[in-house]
Amino acid sequence: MLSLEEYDISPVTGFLPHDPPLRRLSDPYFTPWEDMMDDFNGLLLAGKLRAKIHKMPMLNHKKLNTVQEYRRAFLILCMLSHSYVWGKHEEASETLPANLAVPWNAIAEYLGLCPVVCHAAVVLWNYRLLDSEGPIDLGNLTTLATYSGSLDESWFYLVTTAIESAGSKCPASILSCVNNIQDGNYEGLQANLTTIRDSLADINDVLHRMFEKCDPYVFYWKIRPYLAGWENMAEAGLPLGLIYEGVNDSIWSAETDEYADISHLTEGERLLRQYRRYAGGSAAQSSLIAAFDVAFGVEHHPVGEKPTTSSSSPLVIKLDTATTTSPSSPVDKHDRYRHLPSTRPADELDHSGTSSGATTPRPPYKRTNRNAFLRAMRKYMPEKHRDYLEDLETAANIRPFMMHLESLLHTGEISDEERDLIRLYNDCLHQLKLFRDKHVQIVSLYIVNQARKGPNIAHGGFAMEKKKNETAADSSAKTPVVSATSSTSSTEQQQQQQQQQPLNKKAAHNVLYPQTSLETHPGIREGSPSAKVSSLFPQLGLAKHVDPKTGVVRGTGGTNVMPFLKQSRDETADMKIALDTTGQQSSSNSGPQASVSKSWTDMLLRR
Ligand code: HEM
Repeated sequence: MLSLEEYDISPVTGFLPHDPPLRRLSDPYFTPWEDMMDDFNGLLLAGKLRAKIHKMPMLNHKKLNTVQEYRRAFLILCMLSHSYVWGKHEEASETLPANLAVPWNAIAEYLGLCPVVCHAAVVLWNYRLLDSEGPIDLGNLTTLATYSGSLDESWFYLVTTAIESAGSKCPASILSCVNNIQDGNYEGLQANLTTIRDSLADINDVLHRMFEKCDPYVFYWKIRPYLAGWENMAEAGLPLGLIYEGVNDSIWSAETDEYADISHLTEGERLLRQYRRYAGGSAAQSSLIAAFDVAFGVEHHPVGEKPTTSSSSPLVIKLDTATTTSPSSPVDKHDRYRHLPSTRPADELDHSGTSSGATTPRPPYKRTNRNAFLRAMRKYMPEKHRDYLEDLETAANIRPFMMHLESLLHTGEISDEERDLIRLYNDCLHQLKLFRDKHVQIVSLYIVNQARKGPNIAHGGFAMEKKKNETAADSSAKTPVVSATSSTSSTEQQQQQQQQQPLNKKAAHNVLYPQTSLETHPGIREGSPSAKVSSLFPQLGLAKHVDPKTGVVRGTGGTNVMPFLKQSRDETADMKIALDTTGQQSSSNSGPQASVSKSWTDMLLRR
């Protein structure tokens, strides 16, 4: 592997930048952006943000000089662009104007990111130290920017920043582990694993503090909506993603590395080529947590699958994910944890709609991470951090080494020191599993419960103003949409709603933020660019899928996320190595019989 610095990782601050992020772009050329940031929350609240953005000049990103400036500019454009798209009490915009889209796209390219908000922008590059000499911890941190202007949002980011700080020694310790295993340096390895285990314990302490100052209601209804991207967002009126005006107006060929003439393309084809679909910001894009998985060889599989090596031919066991739909169900297409649409909808014309969102060249080694969603998250990590993970995949030797020690354990040739190393490895996995336990609890409280309960006020802060010509019948049809979302989603209530509200274009537009609703609308607004594109290219298959049983297009709000997160947690625990050798195998990868293993130690380890 390269040195830490070459991966843009600091031995002191880890994936956080070595020096705190810039608070402003000092070059007066960028004053229009910084001025927008000064008034950002106020403009959004006053409903003036979009108009003001339309008046902003197109700035040239090449005037940015340092990587720190690029990062600051990226954060500004994440703030402005997501607020522009989602608005406040406004209909989502399907188009991002060129004065945001063009520089954002170029700056993202420079940083090796996608032009969409990501963990790096709001967590790694969005903090300030209150006491510049003090530590990067929750007692000394504040944010540079938030969408909602709330302390809850600051806390949400800062807890995650503090987690990155608590784990800051780990990227270096992981590299040392690899080297110490190569050199047979047990003492060094023991020290590294101890550092990682203790850091993980600190990380868990910080994660637990999320509850202190981030209210789940505020998170779900006021913060999360702005972090959404434009993948699987048909209900928000973005079935094809977002139009990045002025971006990639030409066709680039990988073979010739040249831009081809596009004058032969029709207007519709050119429009289609400007759409991009990107996932939104999520701590699933944290390179730190991903690094633990890679280092310890945690195997992540497609949701609902658990391979076994117990038979001569590899088998895949379907896990009992009671709340998930069967893979053949049309609803499954909207499950972002299983199905990844292509980033460029235009590609679907050539690939007959096959998923290319997570496609990366086949690596020369066996990936431990076969979960498409988790892998796709890597393209939202800064390029050099992604490189660290990719290189670590080839270099990681901790798990193979532990498997070797396990075989010594079985033959009785293991030394006490080696036994301690297995114990430490298990302790690290245990802490990572505890992290995922706590995280599952958080998601259940901050997302699933909130979606079930519904907003305190009917629109949850994301209603669109009632249209003047709306009839009383229309508005009464709206209310059940809200209550069906917010209640315990009783099928009876939904059916009633379906009777009251026939599935026609007169049905109320989605008045809630899309990730919170059970939707009955195809999500293509009359007269919108996507309506035009979908009529020109019916092969894109934008027709809605209605579940014949419930009559709704899909239920989000947590139904898909929990099986994914619980599986990820269980996969972590599955990697522990059973130290009791009385007829035991490794708890890892040993097929179904391992899961019915009955020893007390094994039971403890599994917990
Ligand atoms: C209010 C707090 C949080 C909520 C509501 C939340 C929610 C979620 C959700 C919904 C996912 C599924 C992926 C997605 O749809 O984006 C996810 C995944 C993930 N989150 Fe969080 N998250 C929270 C805090 C954190 C923090 C502080 C971290 C620390 C870095 C974190 C790390 C992860 C990771 C690593 C994943 C990928 C799944 C895995 O590795 O098991 N999350 N989170």
